[in-house]
Parts: sequence; structure tokens; C-alpha cells
Amino acid sequence: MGKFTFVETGLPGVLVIEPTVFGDARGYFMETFQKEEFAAAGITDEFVQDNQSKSSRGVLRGLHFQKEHTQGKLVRVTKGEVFDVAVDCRPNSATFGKWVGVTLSDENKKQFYVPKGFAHGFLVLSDEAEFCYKCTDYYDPTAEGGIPYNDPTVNVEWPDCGCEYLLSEKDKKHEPFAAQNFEYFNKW
Ligand SMILES: Cc1cn([C@H]2C[C@H](O)[C@@H](COP(=O)(O)OP(=O)(O)O[C@H]3O[C@H](C)C(=O)[C@H](O)[C@H]3O)O2)c(=O)[nH]c1=O
Repeated sequence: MGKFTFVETGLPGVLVIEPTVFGDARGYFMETFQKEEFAAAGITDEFVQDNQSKSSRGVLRGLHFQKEHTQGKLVRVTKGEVFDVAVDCRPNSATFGKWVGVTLSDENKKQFYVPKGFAHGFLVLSDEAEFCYKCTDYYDPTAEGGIPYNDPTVNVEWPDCGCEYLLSEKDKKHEPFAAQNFEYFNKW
């Protein structure tokens, strides 16, 4: 009996995953990853690294990718709420430059799968948010890349978070999407 519902999005390969939650008088239990079920849904790459970050309201981390060791990511929120975004950066894709977003929260317990070849980022909508994710390749700081969160070509429609955005210095300096050559994603 499957414990997950896999929901397609406007971008092929990008999935929203809804776990079965078993509630009782003590609280709840849910499985958050299951190799066989995820493989049957097309998520077959092995996860090799887990990450966790905490951010306050208005923090916007992204939109990031790795040019080498490009990472597929299975993301979820264990506290608070974020608007999570994936951008297709694969030049040979029919949805190149297109984005999809989903609200992830500890309430809705939804997960989001961002495949290799996509940029990823999120905006925190709650006072604080804890963000946990699995990656299909290792961190490689020499391969870091990104696009501006407000890139005019991609045009992500970020929701109101009730305050100014807080970005890292790195995230203030990404080259525009249209100025970049994403040939390293041709093979995904
Ligand atoms: C990503 C990463 C970072 N770090 C170190 C490097 C820095 O000293 C510190 C903060 O790194 P950074 O500012 O790149 O963290 P984020 O802005 O949250 O970056 C992440 O943001 C978006 C949402 C992503 O999808 C990526 O996983 C990643 O790019 O953690 C590591 O040691 N390992 C790692 O895998």
C-alpha cells in the first residue's frame, strides 16, 4: 500500500509529494522517504547528502544550482512555511526557463522534488522556517551557480511575505538568466 501521493506539476520531472500522515492521540507519524515508492515515481537517483537550514521571515535563498555535480533535491519544511521554486535550466528542455512554485509547510507536510538541471530557491513566509533536504550529489563550492530571484526572463511570481527580502551577498550578484550559457545541463 503506497504511503505517498506523487503530484505532477507544469514541469515534467518536478513533483509534489504528499505523505500519508498517521495521526493518533500522541501526535502523528509519517514516512518521509521510501526508496522503492520514489523509484516507481521516477525518482531513482541515489541521495548522498542531507542538508538543513533555518531562516527568518523574508529570507530568500536562491536561485541556486551546481554546474558540476548538479543536484536533484528532495525538499521539505519541518517548521514554518516557505514558497519553494524550481526553474528549468536545461537548454534542450521544452520548458527551458520555466518555473514552478509550491508552498511547503510543517502543516501541509508536502515535499517537492527538484531534478538535476534545475535552479532551486525558497522564500520564507513564516516568522522562521526550518528546511530539510536530500541531495543526489555532493556539495561542490567550486561549481556553484545561480540566477537572480527576480530575473526578468524567468519572472518568478514570489508571494508577499510581509517584509523586505533578505538575501546573501552572493545572491545579490547572480548573472541574468539570459546572459548565461547552461550547456553543462545539456545532458540532463
Ligand atoms: C549548500 C551548502 C553550504 N555549505 C556551507 C557553505 C557556507 O559556509 C554555508 C552557507 O552556504 P550558502 O550560503 O550557499 O547556503 P544557502 O544559501 O542555503 O544555499 C543553498 O540554498 C538553496 C536553497 C539550495 O538549493 C542549495 O542547497 C544551496 O545553494 O554553508 C555546506 O557546507 N554544504 C552545502 O551543501
